Amino acid sequence: MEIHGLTKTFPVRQSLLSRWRGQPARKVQALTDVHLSVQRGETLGIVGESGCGKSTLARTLVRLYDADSGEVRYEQLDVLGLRGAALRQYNRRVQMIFQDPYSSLNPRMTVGQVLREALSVHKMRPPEAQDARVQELLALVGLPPQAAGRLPHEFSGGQRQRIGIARALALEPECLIADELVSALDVSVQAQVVNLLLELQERLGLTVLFVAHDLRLVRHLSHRVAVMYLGRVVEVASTEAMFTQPKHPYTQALLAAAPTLDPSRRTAAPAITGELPSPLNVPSGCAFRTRCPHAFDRCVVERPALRTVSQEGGGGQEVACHLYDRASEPTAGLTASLQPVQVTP
Ligand SMILES: Nc1ncnc2c1ncn2[C@@H]1O[C@H](COP(=O)(O)OP(=O)(O)OP(=O)(O)O)[C@@H](O)[C@H]1O
Repeated sequence: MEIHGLTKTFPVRQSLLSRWRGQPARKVQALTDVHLSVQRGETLGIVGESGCGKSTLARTLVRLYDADSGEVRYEQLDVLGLRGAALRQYNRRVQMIFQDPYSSLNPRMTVGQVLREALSVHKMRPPEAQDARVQELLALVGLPPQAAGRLPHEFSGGQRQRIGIARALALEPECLIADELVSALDVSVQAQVVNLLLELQERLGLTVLFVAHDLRLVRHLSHRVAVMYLGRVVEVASTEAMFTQPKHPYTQALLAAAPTLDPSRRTAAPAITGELPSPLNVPSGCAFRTRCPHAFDRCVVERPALRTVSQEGGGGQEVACHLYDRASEPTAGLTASLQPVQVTP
């Protein structure tokens, strides 16, 4: 999947007074000029603080939201232009799994009925072959055969998440987009569901976009990681590079803020300070400049583009930061603070 210049805004409801005053409608800038590529069979983790646009990106990729502009290519398909049967076919190939599958499971349908319905609607199996496929799917996600006859409320959170995964797999997708898949579960159950996803990804050759704010899970599961800040991708790298040699000051701060019990793994980078700016009022230039310990004058006026700064690991390491642009000429007095901070994983 190739994503180019993806931008998405949400209109903010105006008060009667501001409409009467003729004030222009305001917009939440949820995604700004996002560039990203996902290779077939890889797991790409997407991380960032709450409100940075991770869910909006996931939902826009499966066309739950319409993008304002940009391009998404999946194989040969122009995803944003798909309509009707072509869109339904794409949604079968690229499936989203949500944090709370319970809300999307009909409480009066047994798990077997839920899975058979998925198989029927998309004509994945003839009726006589559906029971066998239901059993295959249950086995695939580690649920017992008897689960087919039970109702969703009879299962724990982790088991429901397995049902949600089974329902997605019923349609034989090529790509799964998992939005905060396990954040509502207990830590011990989180590990089980994440390990299941890892196993399925390897066994079925799935491409996975794993949206999460838990860096440990992302590190465990992903081949590459994209870091988002206020609707922009600020760094993309192999998991190894991201966690051992993070380049963007925001990534460094994000990793520094992640809790660790091991003193040898604590980082030298300053933890992130200050409030996340409102997406209604994104800072000019680099969106991170208001919290960045290295910001200089160019950061105020020019939005840094994502560029490759190192070829190591998979698709190389890309960073959107003027510190890594040779053409930048930072103010002399600040030069001393421009050495990227080394972070010990
Ligand atoms: N349907 C919507 N209508 C209006 N604004 C929205 C809508 N969905 C998201 N937003 C806004 O877009 C921005 C990005 O939100 P999004 O949910 O994508 O972030 P996120 O990184 O997934 O956050 P979280 O981890 O809390 O889910 C936020 O400012 C949010 O308030």
